[in-house]
Amino acid sequence: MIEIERLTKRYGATTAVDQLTFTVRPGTVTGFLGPNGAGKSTTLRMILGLDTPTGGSATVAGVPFANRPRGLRHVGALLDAGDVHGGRSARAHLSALARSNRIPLRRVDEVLAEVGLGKAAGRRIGGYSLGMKQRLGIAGALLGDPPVLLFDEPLNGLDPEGVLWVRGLFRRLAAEGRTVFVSSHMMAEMEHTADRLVVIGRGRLIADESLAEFSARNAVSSVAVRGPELASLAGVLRAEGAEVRLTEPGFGTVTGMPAERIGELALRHGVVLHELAARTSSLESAFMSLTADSVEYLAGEAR
Ligand SMILES: Nc1ncnc2c1ncn2[C@@H]1O[C@H](COP(=O)(O)OP(=O)(O)OP(=O)(O)O)[C@@H](O)[C@H]1O
Repeated sequence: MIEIERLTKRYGATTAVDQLTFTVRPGTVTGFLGPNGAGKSTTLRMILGLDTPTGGSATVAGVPFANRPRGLRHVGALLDAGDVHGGRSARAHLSALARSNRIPLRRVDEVLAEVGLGKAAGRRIGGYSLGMKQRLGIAGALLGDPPVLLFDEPLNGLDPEGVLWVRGLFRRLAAEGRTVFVSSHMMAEMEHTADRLVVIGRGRLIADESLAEFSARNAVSSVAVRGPELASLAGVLRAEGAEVRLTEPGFGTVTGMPAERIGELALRHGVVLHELAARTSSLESAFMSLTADSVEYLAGEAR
């Protein structure tokens, strides 16, 4: 279990992480979401003892991670897949990690096979694609068979097959009772990867709940209607409590009433409809509007 308690990190005038409090539990995949610059990497670095908090605490199984000798047996992490010695082979890289953490060397070939790098194990990492480097980073995280795993943007650079593989791997690790904490700046990635979400913006907590709770609270349902007589239909629907927006001639959006009811009312009042389509806003757009205030750089806008 990872416990974050009023965790704060300031760099000069910038508050990268601001009084964050949340818990990451075992047995689930927890997504750590926020726009660029929200403070995700800084939080992960503090969990790993690579950055010192300005205030508050981050503990793993009740202990600050920095106090643990042979850390890879307790927490496995992929922070920056590019941060490896390009001149070494994957096998040499993992063997060095295994030796310094007193992990049996047979684990090296086990994890290389597990991430699909068995055949490339002897090649220089410098010649690896970004996706292969991600796989190697994941192998490093798995090396010590740890109960807690942290991944910073692990889906970057992976092809669709790689993304599916990572999702399956995370599910399996969680099903084995491990704590799996995965950062991303894209809801679309986490929607199919995580069971729970911790959402932050400008270093502050915005949401901490299951994916189902997040979508129930944030996904807005509406019905698109198209037809030549929408103005008269709008009056009928509004009288029944719906909200209607006529966006352009012949097009409208209705909220607060299901498509079935709209169809029935249109029939009863003899209104011709050319289209009636239920729509659920994507979780991505819910995430974007939730974090809009905390986006550091908005294209085309001076802030
Ligand atoms: N070493 C540092 N010195 C100064 N400012 C820093 C440092 N590290 C991070 N920051 C600032 O802290 C804030 C949070 O950065 P962080 O990298 O943790 O965000 P992030 O959510 O991981 O973003 P991204 O998705 O872009 O990696 C940003 O404003 C960043 O510029």
